[in-house]
Amino acid sequence: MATGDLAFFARPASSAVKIVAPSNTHDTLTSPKPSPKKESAAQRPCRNIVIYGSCKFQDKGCIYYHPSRDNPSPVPPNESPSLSNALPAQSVNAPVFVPKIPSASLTGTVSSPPLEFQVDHSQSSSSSSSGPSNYDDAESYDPYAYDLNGNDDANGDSFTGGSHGMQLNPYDQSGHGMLDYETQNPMDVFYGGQSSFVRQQLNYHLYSQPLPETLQQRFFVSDDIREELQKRSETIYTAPAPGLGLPDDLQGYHSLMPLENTTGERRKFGSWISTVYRAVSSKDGMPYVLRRVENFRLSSQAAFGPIEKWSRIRHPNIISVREAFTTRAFGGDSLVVVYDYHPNSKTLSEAHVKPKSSQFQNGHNRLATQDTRISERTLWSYIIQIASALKAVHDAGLSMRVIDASKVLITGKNRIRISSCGIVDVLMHDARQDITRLQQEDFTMFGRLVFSLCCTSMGVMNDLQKAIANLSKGYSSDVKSVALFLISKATTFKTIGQLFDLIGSRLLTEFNESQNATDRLEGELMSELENGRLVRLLCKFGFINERPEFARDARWSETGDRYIIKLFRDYVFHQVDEHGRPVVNLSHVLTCLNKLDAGVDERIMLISRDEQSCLVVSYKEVKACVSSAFNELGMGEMG
Ligand SMILES: Nc1ncnc2c1ncn2[C@@H]1O[C@H](COP(=O)(O)OP(=O)(O)OP(=O)(O)O)[C@@H](O)[C@H]1O
Repeated sequence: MATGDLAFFARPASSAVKIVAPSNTHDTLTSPKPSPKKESAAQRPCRNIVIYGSCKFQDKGCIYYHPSRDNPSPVPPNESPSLSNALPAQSVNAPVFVPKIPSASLTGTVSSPPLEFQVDHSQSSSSSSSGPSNYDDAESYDPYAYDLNGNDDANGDSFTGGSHGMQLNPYDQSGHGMLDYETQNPMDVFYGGQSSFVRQQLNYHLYSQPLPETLQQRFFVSDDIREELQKRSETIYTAPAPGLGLPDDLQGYHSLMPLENTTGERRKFGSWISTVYRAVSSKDGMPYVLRRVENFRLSSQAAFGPIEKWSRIRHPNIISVREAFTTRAFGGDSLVVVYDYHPNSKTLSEAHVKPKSSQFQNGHNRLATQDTRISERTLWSYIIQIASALKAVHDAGLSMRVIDASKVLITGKNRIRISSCGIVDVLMHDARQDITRLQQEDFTMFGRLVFSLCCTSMGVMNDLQKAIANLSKGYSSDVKSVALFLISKATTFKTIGQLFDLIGSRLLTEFNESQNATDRLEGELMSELENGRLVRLLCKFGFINERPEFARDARWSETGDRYIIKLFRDYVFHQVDEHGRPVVNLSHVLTCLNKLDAGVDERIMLISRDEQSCLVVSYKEVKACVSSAFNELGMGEMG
């Protein structure tokens, strides 16, 4: 055993264990009392306690280790080190358990808590997040209580690293207290390429306090958002049904799947028959929407001119146009225009205008019709979004040409996008119409759409007086003014600016709502950010734990630093309660992993599987063990 390397001392199995704080006068650690009954796992006391890492206190009755570079021999007087009771057999001989703790943490002062505790399995095996409760009392970690001047803080947080006023990084594995990007480990991809950047101590890495269980869902994105995103992802990867007879490859797009019914009555796009497919691009692997117009023969290549203009428009309320081509892959001549794909979107017509399917209510055979009426707030949001899209298009010298409930898609919560842009420009290229007149028609189509949405009927414009009466019943006079402005046959040309004058203060409400939505989403994103870190930690555990062999050593994963990792894994995942039932407590797992990731000084007691040995170890030390073992694997891979 190399002197100075070893961090463990254990009393012989028979000796009573006592751990006392220096200033404390009463011994509180009980010797294991002979019990006539067979003790349960949770009651049986450990025979050996090994303190791993640094402690300031010294007492004859203690088993301790005080690593110091000045005094490399950790052997206390009259104490014979023995690992045999604490560690697996192989580790006795091997120079193992070398704590690869950053030198900063070795030399920095650690204010140890009064080490006064009873070896009490019922406490350590409870679902409490941080080992023996006495520790909790004495050393409750306060992430905000650190000293910016680098002095030792009240919590004994050695991150501040002594008196240099230099902030140490909890992620530092290099020993000099700063992030060492040269020796970064291969999982820490986020730290790459910033070698000149010195990060200050990041106490906010300790984002997880021991939380009440009710808060545990804050670690995850909220249920409704997760459900929606998962559904979208599932939709993207649904495979097309076999036997549709669609082309295998269509000018670099494959896996075609129709997004609408292709049998029975064919859907029309104006006077053309069109079908919408989802397909995957061979270039970037992303899904796109292909709108195919059947029996269309291109008269001249110039008809694709507008498509180029459309493909330059990027607007949050317009479905982006990517490209257009003609093909004979479906049999006859077809025009195909490619758009961005927004999974699980619905047309306004599907969401608000078409009659909803009737439902049975409360198990009775009573039919109930769903109320499809749009709230005024939602209606204003739709009006503003369409107006905004219209402005971008008119400003680009184009006209929308189709503003219809069946061509405006709801792609997210209250979020609409206009689809099928540019296609009419290609289809009607030969007609050569005046753009100003076409832009005026956009206003009229927009007005009709507002009436259809207010009255939840497509044919509402057949009787304008009735439509106006219906609209007035359900909506404010401001909505009526906007709708009438849009459909009016003005003697002078209408402009999009006039429309925005009418919309006025509603814009501010929409703007505020949109910022609130961004804030909410950022909040959700924050919780996932934490999970990413935990996944990286779990991956490291996966690489290390139970590895059958490494460097021709079949016991690699069970010995040395890895033994601590194994016991830590047991501490996190395999605890049982006083009745021997598994503790399945996500809060405990998340808290432990977050503390490990932050590398806090808080100590926990790890108990060997035979329950004969305890190891007192800090999260910081476990973190060093994980990094060292993982780096070893990384080196092995390179070698
Ligand atoms: N860019 C897109 N991303 C995702 N889905 C889309 C996209 N464009 C269209 N869809 C979906 O394809 C389906 C068919 O679209 P289409 O525009 O033909 O609507 P429709 O209701 O069938 O209209 P029509 O009555 O004019 O045929 C709709 O359910 C629509 O949600």
